Amino acid sequence: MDHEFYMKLALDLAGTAEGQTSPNPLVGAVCVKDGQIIGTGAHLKAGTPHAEVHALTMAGTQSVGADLYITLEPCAHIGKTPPCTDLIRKRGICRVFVASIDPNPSVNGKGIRLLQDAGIEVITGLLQEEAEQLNRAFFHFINYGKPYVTLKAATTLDGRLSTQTGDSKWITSNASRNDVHHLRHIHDAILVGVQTVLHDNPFLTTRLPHGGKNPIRIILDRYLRTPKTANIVTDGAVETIIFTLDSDKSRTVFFEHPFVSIERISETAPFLEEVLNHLARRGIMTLFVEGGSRVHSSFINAGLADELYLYMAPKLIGNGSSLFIDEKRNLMADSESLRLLDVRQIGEDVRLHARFLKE
Ligand SMILES: Nc1c(/N=C/[C@H](O)[C@H](O)[C@H](O)COP(=O)(O)O)[nH]c(=O)[nH]c1=O
Repeated sequence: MDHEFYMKLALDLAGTAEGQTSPNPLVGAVCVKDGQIIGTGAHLKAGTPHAEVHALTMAGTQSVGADLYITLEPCAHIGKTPPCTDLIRKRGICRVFVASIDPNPSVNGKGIRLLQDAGIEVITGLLQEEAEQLNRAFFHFINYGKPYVTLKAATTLDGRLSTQTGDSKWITSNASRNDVHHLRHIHDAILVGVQTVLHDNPFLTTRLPHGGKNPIRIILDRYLRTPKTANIVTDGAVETIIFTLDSDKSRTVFFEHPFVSIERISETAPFLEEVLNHLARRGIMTLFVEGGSRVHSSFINAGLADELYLYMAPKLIGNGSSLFIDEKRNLMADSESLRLLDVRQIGEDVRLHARFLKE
């Protein structure tokens, strides 16, 4: 098999842990000797062994003189686990293929240099684009200090999130709504505006046939209107953080449940930026924004939206709330541009996955 085959396998292994490794990246490793795969591994959860450790443990003493394919540059610093560069050297690996360089300042090429200083041949850039796409959220988090933001909207063909009376049950099919729960499962946090809480009284939990991880719930609620009886307050399913302005100190609603906290943000600060900075400090690397339209519009207009999943049902409703609102854009040249990553039919609906193009 050729080198790309083994790196592709390492990338597929890395991807199996999607949503589990925050705030660490997704990493896969494959150890090969004389054309035989003698060890494989993926990093499964922060604080647990790295992919290289799994692969080299499986390889045992056969690792002497073998090749190692890793989707991300091996760590050189002592984090929660010992540096992988030491282990690779000790286990007698003679050649390492690295798909992407780690942007983490404490690594960033250092791991490669340590391997080369130990006389190990290092080939970089094999399937680099695929590896960087796989870890786009991690790279964004390290480079910008903010969670990677993915918007999700369910609309009719004419782009409506609800009818003019606010009805939205249901626009898309069960199959689409189930697909959304997979996206919830792989995200660290989920965010809606208080209007969605008031109107839909959502749970925002992950309800897949096999269960799934509940993302931390984030509510944007400038004037603290979240009812004490709301599902996201009373169900105790997962931690819920309500972001509000610090101006209205008179409104000190106390939510009995220990899982519910209120974070107050200065009225003079850019609200969304402050929310994202707070989440980043919590190690939240991926944020799933489920609307409504004002929330989507504020993320888009602030240049803080990175991707979009749009589920379009084959329905037309005429008037209703639009996915995106902005009175300032008068020309097509003013439009927000995206690049399509994937389009597929799910049940009766179409799901578009796109990335925002930022200048
Ligand atoms: N109205 C529709 C949606 N509506 C989504 C709502 O904004 C809100 O996120 C849900 O009501 C959350 O519900 P839960 O209690 O967590 O299940 N989302 C969809 O994918 N399709 C639709 O038709």
